[in-house]
Amino acid sequence: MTSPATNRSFVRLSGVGHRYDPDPQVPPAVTAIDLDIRRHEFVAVVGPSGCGKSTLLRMISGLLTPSEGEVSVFGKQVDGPRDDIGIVFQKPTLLPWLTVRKNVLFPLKHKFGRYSQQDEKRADDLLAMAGLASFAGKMPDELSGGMQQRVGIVRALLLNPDILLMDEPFSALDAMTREQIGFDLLKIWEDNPKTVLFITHSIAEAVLLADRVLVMSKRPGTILEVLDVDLPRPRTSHTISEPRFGQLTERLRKHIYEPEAA
Ligand SMILES: Nc1ncnc2c1ncn2[C@@H]1O[C@H](COP(=O)(O)OP(=O)(O)OP(=O)(O)O)[C@@H](O)[C@H]1O
Repeated sequence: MTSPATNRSFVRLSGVGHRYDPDPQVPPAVTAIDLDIRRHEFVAVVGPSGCGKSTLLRMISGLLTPSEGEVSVFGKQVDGPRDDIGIVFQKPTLLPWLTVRKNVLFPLKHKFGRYSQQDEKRADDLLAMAGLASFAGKMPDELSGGMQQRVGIVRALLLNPDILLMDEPFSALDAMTREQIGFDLLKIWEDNPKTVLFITHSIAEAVLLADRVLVMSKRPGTILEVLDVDLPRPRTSHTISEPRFGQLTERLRKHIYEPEAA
């Protein structure tokens, strides 16, 4: 039975776990995850490689069925891929033979076989919001890596999903582009509120972007710590030089590298 959703629990995970290998000698990838995510909350997930971050994201997306527990979105159990969830991966995988605008519209074309003038306008509005207005008619290989990733984010937003799941979306980018695109994402999120789950290997990125940061343990992955990020918004490049930013990243570092001492 799924408990009723409140504003505090837009996405709810109750006792969620997954094992890829049915052999009971092999530990599950993820186990005993209890989590409530509020509507329009920005939650980041950090943890060692292989701790099950992507597995967690795939269970929320409905692409993977948990082998224990239950995931629900707004009080309804997730039992398959949902239309109200947008996903952004590490690489945007744009179709090289389509313009930027057509790439953004591609999910609609794929799903319904067509799109309307209104959809084209929405694509152009979102591209403008992402600073890509003059690139709508260009081909993907005319764009930098950071621009291509922004196109991937715009494409995920086109169907106006309630939830945006992001799996290490900026890890292929250089440090400067990565910081800038983080601020671009925050601007898009502030103008267009979504519930965001954002996986990253960067502690600083997690603190800079999120309302809360989940720290996962090594396999079997479970939640070790939930850190509230009490930094004011809007976050800017000045946020990084605030003492509180340093305290929070330090605390997360301790949890990840010396979990016993934290
Ligand atoms: N399809 C699969 N079949 C079998 N095992 C898998 C499968 N996908 C992931 N695993 C295993 O489950 C564990 C968790 O993987 P997952 O990709 O979720 O971790 P992650 O924290 O996202 O890793 P990384 O930070 O390296 O991307 C790992 O031990 C991985 O080898």
